[in-house]
Amino acid sequence: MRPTVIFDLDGTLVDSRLDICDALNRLMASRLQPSFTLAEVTSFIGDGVPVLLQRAFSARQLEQDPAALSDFLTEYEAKAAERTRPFPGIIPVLDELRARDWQMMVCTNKPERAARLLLEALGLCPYFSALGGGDSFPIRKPDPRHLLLTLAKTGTSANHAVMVGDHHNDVAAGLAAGCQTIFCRWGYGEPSDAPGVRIAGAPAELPKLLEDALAGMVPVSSK
Ligand SMILES: O=C(O)COP(=O)(O)O
Ligand SMILES: [Mg+2]
Repeated sequence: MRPTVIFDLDGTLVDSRLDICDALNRLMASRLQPSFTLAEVTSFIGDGVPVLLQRAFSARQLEQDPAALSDFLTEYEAKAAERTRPFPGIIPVLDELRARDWQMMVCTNKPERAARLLLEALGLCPYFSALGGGDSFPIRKPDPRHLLLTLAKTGTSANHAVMVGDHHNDVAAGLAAGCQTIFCRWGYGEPSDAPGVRIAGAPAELPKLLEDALAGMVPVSSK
């Protein structure tokens, strides 16, 4: 079985903060509410759009109206790749992993349609053999089944997979799923000190860390 890496999307592969911030502020403006700063919006990201909106509305001491989720997604999907770009150094890493025959997947708490639109707009789709979005299944990260169900799309088992993400939800899901797990320091999350987690300071460190993680797995031939 090919070694597999499951990437988180926001804060790991792409810096998406500006477009999320802009979409949220357009939604807030439509509700006659003042804008949030980029730092505030960044602190709302990580648990999917429904939770982002809960955090935003409760920060304004407002009840969330029933149209908020679909209005946000309309705003976001229209301009998801306006200012969002892969983090510097990510594309060379994806090219190197592809050349080394790693299978690559994305497991994100961003809703699947928005994630797919973004990956398409940035030309990233061809790298990935599966995508599990925040609304693809009844559960999402930190629930490990989000990773397991994404892996299952290609019949891959967790003991051939490494989870790479920037948020404690990624680390929790990776460890609970039985995957080798790498935390990325360039993203939006708080640093992880969970035992057994490898830490990447920059994308260029990923190929070596992934090879180390692979060496830490039970040999593929004996599984
Ligand atoms: O949509 C979010 O809140 C976070 O998305 P991510 O899982 O790709 O980081
Ligand atoms: Mg993330």
